[in-house]
Amino acid sequence: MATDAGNANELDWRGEFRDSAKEALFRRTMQAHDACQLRHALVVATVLFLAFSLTDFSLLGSSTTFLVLLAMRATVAASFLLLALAVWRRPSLAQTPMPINLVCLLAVSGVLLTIPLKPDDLVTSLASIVTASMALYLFIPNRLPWMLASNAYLLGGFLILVVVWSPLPGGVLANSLLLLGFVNLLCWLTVSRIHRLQRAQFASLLEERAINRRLKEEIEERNQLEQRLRHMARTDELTGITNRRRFFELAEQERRRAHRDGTPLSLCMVDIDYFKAINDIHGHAIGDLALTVVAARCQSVLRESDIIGRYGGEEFVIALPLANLLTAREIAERLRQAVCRQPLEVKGVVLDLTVTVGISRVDDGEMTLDPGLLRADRALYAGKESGRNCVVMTPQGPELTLLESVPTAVTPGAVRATASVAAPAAIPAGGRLPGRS
Ligand SMILES: Nc1nc2c(ncn2[C@@H]2O[C@H](COP(=O)(O)OP(=O)(O)OP(=O)(O)O)[C@@H](O)[C@H]2O)c(=O)[nH]1
Repeated sequence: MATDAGNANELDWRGEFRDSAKEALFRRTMQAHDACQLRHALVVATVLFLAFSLTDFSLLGSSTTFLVLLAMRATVAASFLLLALAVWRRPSLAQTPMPINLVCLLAVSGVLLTIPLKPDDLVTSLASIVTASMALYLFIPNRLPWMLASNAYLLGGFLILVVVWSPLPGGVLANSLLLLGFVNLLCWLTVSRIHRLQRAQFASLLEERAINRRLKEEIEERNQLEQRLRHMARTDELTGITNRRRFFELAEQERRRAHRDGTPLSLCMVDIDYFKAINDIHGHAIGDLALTVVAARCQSVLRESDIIGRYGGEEFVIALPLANLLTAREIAERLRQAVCRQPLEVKGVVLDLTVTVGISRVDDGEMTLDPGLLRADRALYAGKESGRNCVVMTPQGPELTLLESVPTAVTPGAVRATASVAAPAAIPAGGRLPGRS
């Protein structure tokens, strides 16, 4: 993969990014580093500049020339310290050309001043020029054009001052210029290489960050997708309640808990009455809506711990943990009433929705839900047979006696026990079909 870092065309002759926004970002990132480097360079330069006063004194004694040199060194050292202090307080100054280059100009002028003041000590002056040149390239964090400009001033100044104040034999002058030229070339190449390496590293860092960001987004997307898929795998798309598979997972857990703790678990099968007629007369869209409304109304009467699922078609199944048949009957009756209490009005159609509910209790010895579901289904069937819109249960176990005392009139809306249900009642001829326009 071709990386930005490996793209040499990204950098200009100064070793800076062609893209100004990227270069600005790089410089901002480097600001603290540059400020620290500049402060250290200025403190070291101050010490060096002042230290040379000792050699000046040993050469010149307390002469006027020494005092002039001392004043120059003190001024330059003071400007160094002032800039170091300013950069310490405002690190952004380390990347502001004006103060840095003014101080460089002053320092270079000071170094050049040593030539006319100590014309006999040309070796030291030459060494100072070389050191100053290297410092301008390597110690002061500056941009390449400014480095070249201050070095041009240093070289040009040296040449003029040597010619005027301390004429040298042609060969010595040529050697000195060659040495200075070589130092300049070497430092220029070194600085260019450092600039390029720093930016290549920065480009890699940016690229790595972008990859990490993309990776994070991808992980986030995958997590969301996984959550959506998990939700879809557990939920009935139309009604939003638990689907059949998930219902059985949860209800089976409850069955095991009930078995372990010896607590009751009841099951309800809920079936919408005359649902085929709703579909046939008003269309599937309204049928779907009726399904959704019935599911929501059923859910509204249940507790958090109850589990409702879509069993298939227009049939729902409910598991009621900790509910014996008596409690289940109360809940189912509440549910039946919640469904039929209010007609469903949609697009000018008024639908009377009713459900028939079959109830059973899971027996202690039953190791699956199937027998209980079968009994609830049978109870439901009996309810349908006996006129619909009712709650029917299969009495069993200790509740049998209690249930037998429940009134068993075969009228829609009543609660019945299958034990007492008469022969299946036929749907009244021209019977009450849901829906009136
Ligand atoms: N709109 C819609 N209809 C469905 C869906 N699933 C099943 N059905 C329909 O539900 C109807 C069930 O009809 P039946 O089983 O005959 O029962 P019914 O008309 O409700 O009669 P009873 O249950 O005896 O009162 C069928 O017409 C199915 O096509 C569904 O997701 N959406």
